[in-house]
Amino acid sequence: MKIAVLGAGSWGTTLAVLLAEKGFSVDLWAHRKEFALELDRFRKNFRYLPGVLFPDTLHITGDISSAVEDAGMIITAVPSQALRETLSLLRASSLEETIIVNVAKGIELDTGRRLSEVVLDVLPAILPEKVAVLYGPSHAEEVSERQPTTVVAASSSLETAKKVQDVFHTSAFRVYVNTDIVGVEVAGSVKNIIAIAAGISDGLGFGDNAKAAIITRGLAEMSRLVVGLGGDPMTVSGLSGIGDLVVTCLSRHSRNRYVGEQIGKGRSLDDVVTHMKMVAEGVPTTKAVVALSKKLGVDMPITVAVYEMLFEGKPAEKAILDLMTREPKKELEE
Ligand SMILES: NC(=O)C1=CN([C@@H]2O[C@H](COP(=O)(O)OP(=O)(O)OC[C@H]3O[C@@H](n4cnc5c(N)ncnc54)[C@H](O)[C@@H]3O)[C@@H](O)[C@H]2O)C=CC1
Ligand SMILES: O=C(CO)COP(=O)(O)O
Repeated sequence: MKIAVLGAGSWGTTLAVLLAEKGFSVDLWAHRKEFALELDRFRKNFRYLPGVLFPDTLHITGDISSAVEDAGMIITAVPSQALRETLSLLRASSLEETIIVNVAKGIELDTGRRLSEVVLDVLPAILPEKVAVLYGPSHAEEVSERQPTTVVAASSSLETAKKVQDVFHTSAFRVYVNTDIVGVEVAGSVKNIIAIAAGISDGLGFGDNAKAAIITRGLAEMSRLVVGLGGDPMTVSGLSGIGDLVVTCLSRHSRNRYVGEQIGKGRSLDDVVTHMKMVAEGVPTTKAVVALSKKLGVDMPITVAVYEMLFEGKPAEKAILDLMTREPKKELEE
């Protein structure tokens, strides 16, 4: 089977190499033509994944139509806010039999939609059962070194989720399946916001107690949003929930934790983001989730605090004090 990977950042490149090394014929599409030429010339992604050589079965292209032509599976690995624009370059009618697997994490800012909903919006000829996501604790830097990693393939169709599992599974990249695509997507998106909060705590010089509090109470607000959007609360105890939350809040590789750390040290969001070459999805997702939670009446105090620090200039010390001095609560909700 031919597979198209759309997006040649660190994650798209890592997955394209993994699949090509498994023997699939893979087309990796980069949205800038000059970048596609550079990748093909050096057979390496110097910008996003310098240590990894491309196998011969990996083809690089700057032409999205040729990338998806005859592909049995399309992996979308562009930043969440560029997904709609990227998919709109495709002709929906030729993709009815294709499985689309989104690996970007986030919620669309303008619509509040999950990314699998964006896929169905832009490509109405595709059935919901043909859409999947692949989420979980998986930093590209470690996956590309074949370090043990576990992820979850989620689709409303178990058959589709199992196909994605078959395609990606290796002895170092273990793929589980889940049919709760709502829960997996919401959990995998909210974890980036909580990771910014964890980074802020690091930047302020707080220790392990504060980090554990952010992870645990972050999980509580993640669960409330999952339930509010119709997902299964059990999903948050899985790889896309607690799994990805732990890795992103603790990892030195995490871009979201890094953004938070810099904010905690007193830098402005603009300054941090303009000096980063990689995407931090928690930033737009914070805006999208605050709007969603207000609409649904879901209480998400850490997320709101991150919003106030990122977009309203609230000093981090004041935000933490406000969180700590909220009215006392029961730990578990009815
Ligand atoms: N890097 C990682 O370890 C992981 C990343 N992800 C997710 O994968 C998605 C992609 O992330 P990375 O590969 O890390 O990004 P990256 O920051 O390494 O690279 C971003 C890529 O998106 C491209 N891009 C930027 N604007 C674009 C546009 N308007 N249209 C098309 N492409 C555009 C850039 O050229 C670049 O190739 C994100 O949603 C991220 O959360 C998920 C799991 C692991
Ligand atoms: O989703 C990820 C790991 O599972 C990547 O997280 P960062 O974008 O914060 O690096």
